[in-house]
Amino acid sequence: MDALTAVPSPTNEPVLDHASGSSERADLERRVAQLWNEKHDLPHWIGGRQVLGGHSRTEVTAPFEHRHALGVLDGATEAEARAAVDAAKAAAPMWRGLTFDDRAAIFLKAADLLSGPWRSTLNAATMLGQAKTAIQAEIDAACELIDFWRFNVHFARTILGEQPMVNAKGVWNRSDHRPLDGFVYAITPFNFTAIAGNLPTAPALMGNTVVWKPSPAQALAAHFTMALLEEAGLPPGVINLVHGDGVAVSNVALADQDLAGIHFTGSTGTFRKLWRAVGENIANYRSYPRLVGETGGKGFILAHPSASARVLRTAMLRGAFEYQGQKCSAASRAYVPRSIWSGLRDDVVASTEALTMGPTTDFANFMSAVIDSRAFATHKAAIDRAHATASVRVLAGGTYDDSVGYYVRPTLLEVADPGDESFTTEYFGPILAVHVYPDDEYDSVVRQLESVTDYALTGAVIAQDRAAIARATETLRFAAGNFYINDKPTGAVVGQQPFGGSRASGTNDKAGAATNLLRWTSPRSIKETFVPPTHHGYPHME
Ligand SMILES: NC(=O)c1ccc[n+]([C@@H]2O[C@H](COP(=O)([O-])OP(=O)(O)OC[C@H]3O[C@@H](n4cnc5c(N)ncnc54)[C@H](O)[C@@H]3O)[C@@H](O)[C@H]2O)c1
Ligand SMILES: N[C@@H](CCC=O)C(=O)O
Repeated sequence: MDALTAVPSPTNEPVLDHASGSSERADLERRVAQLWNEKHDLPHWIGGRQVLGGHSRTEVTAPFEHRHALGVLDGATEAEARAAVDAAKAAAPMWRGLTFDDRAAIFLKAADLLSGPWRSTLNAATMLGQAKTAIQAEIDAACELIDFWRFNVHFARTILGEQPMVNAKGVWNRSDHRPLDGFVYAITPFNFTAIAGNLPTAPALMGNTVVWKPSPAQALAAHFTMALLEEAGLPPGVINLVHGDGVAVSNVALADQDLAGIHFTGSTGTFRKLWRAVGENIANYRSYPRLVGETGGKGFILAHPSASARVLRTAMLRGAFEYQGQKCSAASRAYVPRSIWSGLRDDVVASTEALTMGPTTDFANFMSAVIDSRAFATHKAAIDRAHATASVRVLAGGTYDDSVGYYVRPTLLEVADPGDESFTTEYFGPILAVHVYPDDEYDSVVRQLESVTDYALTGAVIAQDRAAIARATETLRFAAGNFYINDKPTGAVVGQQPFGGSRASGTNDKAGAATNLLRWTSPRSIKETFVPPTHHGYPHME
């Protein structure tokens, strides 16, 4: 158990703008050029050793130039998965035996390393491996991950300080915030280096050891995240990274009796598969595994006739097309009153067509390629369907080209039927469906959009009329875990807008908040009686 020291008060890491001529721009350009010309081996990290199994070597390529290899990863077999699980179990007594301060210091140091000497490396790896522009990499790989590490320490200390309010006379009650009784399996998505870094480290901060399976498409930045954590002093075996598609790792990890939790972010389909596998094996675990999963979304923008057209336009363009629409929070459906759309449509169409798209090595681009051939095929099919559907008009974009990179032009659809698949299906790409409604039907539009899709992650209302804002806020209470008023539905900041949704969008444990960290503890209540009774009878018996 830990002494109660104070931890540094967290503040959000300032976003560097990488303007031309700035020193951070020079650093980043240099690091981008270096990583572009290197080809890294991306080994597993098991028990502190970098392991190259050599079973199925897969090239990690730049999405905007898919013939250019940035690294080679080694897909884990069940042998590596077994070794990772065993290493996590072996390291557990040492790790939970450290004081909280010792664990916290490692992640605070990691945050400072990332804020300083490691910033350009993680940003550059994210720009090249995941095709993020400089600003999108900076808010993710640098700022959000630094914030996760600093704010988690603050929230964890608060949790550990939580003790029973009442001690009866002669009694001392204590809460021992134990880690879980087993290992945690962290499975992370391609789209955020910060999420990939947070999912294994949040349970580790609370004293758990972890098997981490990153997305193959995020493997380059994941590799440097492990190297950074090692430099920060993370002991061997606390986080064991295994690469690959995850099937072999799940075969081992989900079948192990000591699986104590899954920390997942990714698609709804994958999370449901994992949950099902845990359910089928439930009688074989020593404890009930904690299942935390943040999953898919179908973010909305709802405009009221009182909305500012300029605010709406910016929310649509940034919300839908930044990072190629590959944020779970992205705006992928918009509801716009006819009176506003008639004056705004040409501007939105022209602005969409003007968005610059190309390699992230060219800092002038607003967006780049989608992540891989599977994503490209999904968007191609959605665009082809839109072209072929009478009730859908393709207003902007609607083209794609994968000859060099997986490029999909930002696409704006005007859709007559608000129940169309473009309002219900997560494409996870740069496709925004717009439904134009008669101004006097605002309230029925709000009711329809509330439950048209299974997802409930993000949403925004754009309006000046306070009563309209209030009605949307109330009616859409369960339609979004992150709800924005007069802003885009993306860009949640740790410590400011804890992030997560419900329904098919996840367990809503809110990454980077105390609610998430609580899932990685299993409190023990200790009652100590100073002068215990020595007679078993009661006064009424005498
Ligand atoms: N709600 C949120 O906070 C949030 C944040 C980011 C992304 N997302 C969602 O993530 C999705 C995009 O990410 P993605 O394409 O990487 O998702 P995905 O579900 O395809 O993959 C997520 C991770 O699961 C792994 N995986 C797949 N099958 C597995 C198995 N059987 N065993 C172990 N691991 C397995 C993948 O390799 C990857 O590491 C979108 O649906 C997006 O909305 C949600
Ligand atoms: N937290 C990010 C979304 C993460 C999902 O991809 C945002 O708010 O835009």
